[in-house]
Amino acid sequence: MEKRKVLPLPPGPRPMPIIGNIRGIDINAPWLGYTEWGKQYGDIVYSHLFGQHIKVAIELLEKRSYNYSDRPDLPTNVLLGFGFNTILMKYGARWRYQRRIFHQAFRAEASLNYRPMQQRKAQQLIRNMLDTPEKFVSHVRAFSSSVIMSASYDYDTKHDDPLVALIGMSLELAVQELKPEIAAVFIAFPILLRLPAWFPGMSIKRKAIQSREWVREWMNDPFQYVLKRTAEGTAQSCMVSNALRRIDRKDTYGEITIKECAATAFGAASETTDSVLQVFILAMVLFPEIQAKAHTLIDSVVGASRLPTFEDRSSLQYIDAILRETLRWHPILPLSVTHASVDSDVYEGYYIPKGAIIMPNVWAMSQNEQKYPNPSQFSPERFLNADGNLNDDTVNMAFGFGRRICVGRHFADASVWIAMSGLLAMFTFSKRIGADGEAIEFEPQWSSGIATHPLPFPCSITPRVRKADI
Ligand code: HEM
Repeated sequence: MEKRKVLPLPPGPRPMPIIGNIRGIDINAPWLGYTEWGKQYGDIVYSHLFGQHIKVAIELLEKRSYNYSDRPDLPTNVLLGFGFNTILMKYGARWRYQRRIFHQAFRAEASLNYRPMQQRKAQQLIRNMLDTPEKFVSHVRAFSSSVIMSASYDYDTKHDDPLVALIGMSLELAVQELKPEIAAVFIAFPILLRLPAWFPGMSIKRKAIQSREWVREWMNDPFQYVLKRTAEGTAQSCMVSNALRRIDRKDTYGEITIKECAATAFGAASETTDSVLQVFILAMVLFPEIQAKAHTLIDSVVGASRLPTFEDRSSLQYIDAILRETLRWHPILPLSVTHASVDSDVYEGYYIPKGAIIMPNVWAMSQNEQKYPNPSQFSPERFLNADGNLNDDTVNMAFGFGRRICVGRHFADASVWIAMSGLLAMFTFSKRIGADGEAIEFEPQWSSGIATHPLPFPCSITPRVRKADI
């Protein structure tokens, strides 16, 4: 409080009574409004939202990570049954334990073990695309789910897997309801949490009953599958079986924590991987000249008789540049995941209150014209040096910051790369031709929520003349 007496809060828009700055913000794409504030007030913008402090800054998240690795209170999180989730968990011992289990399974070195599986799943994706290209959205989704189900539980998902469908429904609901703006209403007016589910305007409570039921099911069923296989002696290496092997058999807290991590992993991995690949396909349709370059490169390095493998990666740097540009061009988590300050702090002469919510505006960072000229253009060349090798910009911001940085990023990077390179080797993605013989023009539309992906768009996927053995 003493610091607060002499130091100003960072600059920002003037709040209205009670509702704060919510009026300036489009709830479906809040990052756009925050980006405008950034242009007006500078790199750090302080705003008020229903009594919640929102700050925009990344330096704090990286350099003072010890103080900025908490998460905001999200009463809607527990309400919807997601209190177990590593991503939204408050900084502390429970989070640290979960993070360690994740780290053991998905650190850079451990992630190499999943490569044969990722390669197999990418081949399956390509076979599915060859059979029914018009169902490309569901094939990409199936790929993204199946890699993480294998890595977490050694569970081979089936076509239209009911478990995956259940998790998908549950996460879709959560993504819609876990917006910080909705949570802010409940924080400002906690009395709302006590209203019954039938009360007008309390649809979130009705959805929460369903959500908790779904979460219980998808948390337990695949975990029981691993326990059963362990008892039978048929369990293969995966995050759950390996972690179970490391704990005492009577350690029920350890067992619950492993279960929570595996359940988190699906939610964290499937939607993100899927969305990145959807953005990639959209970009290939809209920027055919980039795709043509990738085709030429793959043909010259890999030839037409096989698919790219991880061993080819260093010779296919342009594909990596496409991957980075996909993460930059349209970040799937435009406001990343919010952090919170553990304690009050002073930054560049500004006072930052304890518990301030830090919302890193990844959208603004990725569309920064100084760093990325003509940002709406999809240009992988931004990530290449004059000699054609990759530069140092790894677009790390897409995976978050400091101690909360995405713990699955090495695994994610490999899943996305092997899928992208295989799809480019085998297919041409283009605008669909209409009845008049002309390409159907369209303006990309995006889903709203904390994570965003392209809404369905007309697309034609044609196999290239290749004899790859898949
Ligand atoms: C392209 C795909 C992915 C993207 C873009 C992505 C992005 C992110 C971002 C932005 C965060 C928040 C970081 C922060 O708070 O600063 C995060 C957290 C997390 N991600 Fe990912 N992620 C991806 C894939 C994965 C995968 C495959 C896994 C699991 C294998 C995973 C597991 C996690 C977990 C557990 C957290 C929470 C970390 C914590 O709060 O300590 N993610 N991810």
